[in-house]
Amino acid sequence: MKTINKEKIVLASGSPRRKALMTQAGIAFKIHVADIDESIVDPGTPPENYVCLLSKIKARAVAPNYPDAWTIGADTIVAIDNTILGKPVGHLQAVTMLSRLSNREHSVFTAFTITRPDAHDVVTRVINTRVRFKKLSNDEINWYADTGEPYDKAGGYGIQGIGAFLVKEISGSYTNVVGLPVCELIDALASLGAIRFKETK
Ligand SMILES: Cc1cn([C@H]2C[C@H](O)[C@@H](COP(=O)(O)OP(=O)(O)OP(=O)(O)O)O2)c(=O)[nH]c1=O
Repeated sequence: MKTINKEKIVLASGSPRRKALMTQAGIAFKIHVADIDESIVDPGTPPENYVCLLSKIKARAVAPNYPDAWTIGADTIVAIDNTILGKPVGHLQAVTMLSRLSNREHSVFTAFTITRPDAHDVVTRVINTRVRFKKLSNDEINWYADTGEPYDKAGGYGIQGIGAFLVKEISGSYTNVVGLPVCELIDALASLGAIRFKETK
């Protein structure tokens, strides 16, 4: 596959969705999962600051291992009524989250940080996508929670999977909901000189 790298890139993430989106975008990269405790950030932090902070922490945890590469860290959350919804633990939490999102609009915030060990946080960006759920019946909620899909996903759903049936409307970046805003990420990597669209001889 044709790639657009000019320099080495490391993805500090264990998310299979982020891996798939980066591959789809034609970026060559290595994965090094950031081994961090996400609970170090206060869940009462405003949602945009929360994701920015976690994306920085993930990128910073991995970058020192790769002096000659750009390291990308990212974080995704769902926010409704200024409350952060992370990944549900167990059926009851999944059902509670999905019930809260039913028939309403919420924000999905993804932040990414691109850094190198010889620089401070070079770029941090946060993107907000507005998503409206249809009105869900209890049967639909329970059935979906039982598919197992909600449990490793912010807000308890996956728009790219079975969870597509929950979403009535979306305004903004689709890939941002899945875990990485590809358009903005590519722009940021290009402006740092990490990728290029022109062949160099
Ligand atoms: C809302 C939504 C989230 N998600 C996923 C994207 C992220 O993988 C996950 C949010 O958890 P994150 O903590 O952002 O990421 P992660 O734990 O999966 O991976 P890492 O910290 O190693 O980078 O939710 C979907 O896949 N689809 C969706 O529709």
